[in-house]
Amino acid sequence: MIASPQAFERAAQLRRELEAHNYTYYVLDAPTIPDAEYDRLFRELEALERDYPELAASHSPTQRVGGAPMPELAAVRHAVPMLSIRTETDTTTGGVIAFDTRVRNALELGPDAPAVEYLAELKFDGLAISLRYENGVLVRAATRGDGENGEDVTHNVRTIRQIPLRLVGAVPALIEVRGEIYMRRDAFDRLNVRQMANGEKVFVNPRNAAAGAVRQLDPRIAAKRPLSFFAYGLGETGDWTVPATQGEMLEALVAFGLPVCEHRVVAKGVEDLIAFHDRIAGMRDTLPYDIDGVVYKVNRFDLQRRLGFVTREPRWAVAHKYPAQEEITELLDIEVQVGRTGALTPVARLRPVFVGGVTVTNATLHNEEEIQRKGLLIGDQVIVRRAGDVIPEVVGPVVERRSGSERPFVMPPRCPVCASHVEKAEDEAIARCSGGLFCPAQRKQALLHFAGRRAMDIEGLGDKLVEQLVDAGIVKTPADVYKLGVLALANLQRMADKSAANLLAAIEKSRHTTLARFIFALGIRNVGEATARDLARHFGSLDTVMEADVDRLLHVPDVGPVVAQSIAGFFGEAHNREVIEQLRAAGVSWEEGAPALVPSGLANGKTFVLTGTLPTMSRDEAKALIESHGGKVSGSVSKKTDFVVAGAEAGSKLAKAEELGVAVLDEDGLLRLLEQA
Ligand SMILES: NC(=O)c1ccc[n+]([C@@H]2O[C@H](COP(=O)([O-])OP(=O)(O)OC[C@H]3O[C@@H](n4cnc5c(N)ncnc54)[C@H](O)[C@@H]3O)[C@@H](O)[C@H]2O)c1
Ligand SMILES: [Zn+2]
Repeated sequence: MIASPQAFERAAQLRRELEAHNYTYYVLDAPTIPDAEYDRLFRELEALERDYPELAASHSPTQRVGGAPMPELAAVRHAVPMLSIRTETDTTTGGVIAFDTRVRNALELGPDAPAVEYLAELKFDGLAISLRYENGVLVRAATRGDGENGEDVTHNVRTIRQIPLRLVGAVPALIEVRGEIYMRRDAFDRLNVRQMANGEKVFVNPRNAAAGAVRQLDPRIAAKRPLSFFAYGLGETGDWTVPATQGEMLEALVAFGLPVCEHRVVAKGVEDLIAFHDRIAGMRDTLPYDIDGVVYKVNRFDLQRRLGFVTREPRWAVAHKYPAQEEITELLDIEVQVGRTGALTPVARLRPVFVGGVTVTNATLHNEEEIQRKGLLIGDQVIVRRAGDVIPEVVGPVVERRSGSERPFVMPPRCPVCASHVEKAEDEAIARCSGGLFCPAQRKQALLHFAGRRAMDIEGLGDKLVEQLVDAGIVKTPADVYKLGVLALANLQRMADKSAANLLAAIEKSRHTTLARFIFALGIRNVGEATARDLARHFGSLDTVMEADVDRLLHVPDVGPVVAQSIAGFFGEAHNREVIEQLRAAGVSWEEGAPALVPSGLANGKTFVLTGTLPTMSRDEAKALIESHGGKVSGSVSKKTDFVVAGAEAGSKLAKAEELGVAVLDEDGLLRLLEQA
């Protein structure tokens, strides 16, 4: 076939693109597209070059391994080149059969010849390294580079604890051990958390984090990135008598004190290989590190030598890959979900994509900052990663693929479920719906809280029942609880007559409560039992609490600006007031009192003198308490003293106070003044 101008054009374009990706991947350790996408482009170019041999070029990325070495690192020439491994594009059993057939044909084995023996290993997703040991001592570590010329990274590799600086046992005079440096997933997660906290670059995946660490110029930085290592091959071996097979060679490396992965088997023929592939597929998610497939190698070295190499790959090995753990797809939209506790979580809606063995259609984005940090826009092409058992993650956008029609995400000012105001504390990443009890998304959680022992104390209104009542649409607001009748309960499953009667009695009993319990039951954010009690005591009646603005709320002991804002915000919502009215109309009642006798702030600016021993508080505690209410504590009584607080064995100060007519309080009086009693 004669190549058309279009085929020439396409091949040239693919080469340009692949070169650019090789650079970001191999040199910068910061790829902008997932491997699966790169592999598709690579295969497209391979197919073009196969169909039109006149398109093939020795400078094509299909003919070479890896990328150019970094000029900042010293170059190392590999006497035995470091190659790639052919990936079977047919990832089903067909690929394995094709490989075995190629091997048998090349070795001229007839149909009756016994099965070829292979060593099946894992294909670790890290970066290849060559470790040179002279007389058992590590003298040099080099990256693969372009296969012929690597980079000297000895300074960094020495910081990897798993790599022995000295081999043990009957060590050869010279041996180059080849293997993979990788980063465990847990180490990767910890590293990214740290990077984020320090405002530094977050890594796309463990492979790039590992490659970046190994190719650092500064070994102190490399040392902070926890790396691991598995040996799987050999380079130069000098006069060492190399064992006869890959399997025995790995045993020898183990004896030298090198880490070799335990998941490896001798496999006889296709069936054994497939069994290995399937078994590893089943445990891939639970491995502590990423693998992108398994590797099959002809076990006998003499047969390997007979099979030899093609340009960039040995003929005696093949990689059988698993579904990619990173894929590219479109970020269709970012929606906001409201959780049971009111937390608003942005969720990525994705064009369905098969990644890590499952189809992913959405992924949590956690919070607004996370979206900004990743630089995501709605409409972006994004990289989605799902590795191990973990939930899928949107890693980041493919910026080069933007069309200009992408738009930023904005957190809605109102809850998408109930339209209440959205609140976000300054030091918190999470935005929340302020609707509490009245937000349908929070209904179940809120009802459970409402019925809780320390709130309205409705015995029997537990988890399962709330679930059923809300799901059946019988209870929407807490006021509906008071409309429940035998009939509605009888319709629910698993509700015996007796327990229905008990529940109704408990509901009836809860109608009479206290103001503090009622306020607590409302589930106002930041208002716990103690604050509810303070509010009840301070204001005396619900209406006064509801009318209080932030300034007045700040007068309540222990109520700070955040809490005051929550309370005012809550009662500011019309629907909240409405349900409170419904509850009152349903007969929920409590005794109301006048506001606390001594208005808050009475201690403010006043001068106190402490004398004698107080029954429960130490001097320091009393002082701190007074000061926290704006009062001053002075050492001696004068005309300027407002209060003397006297305990047991008070002496001259008490006498002086009486003489000057200064008010004298005991501990109880002080607490009442400060509204702590
Ligand atoms: N995303 C991008 O922009 C981009 C760019 C370039 C390359 N890539 C990716 O890089 C890969 C191509 O690189 P490659 O040519 O090195 O091929 P490869 O990484 O797929 O396979 C060869 C490598 O496998 C490793 N390996 C792991 N376990 C092994 C074992 N048990 N025995 C022997 N080797 C083992 C070795 O390091 C070896 O160098 C592809 O996955 C490609 O998608 C991605
Ligand atoms: Zn809401």
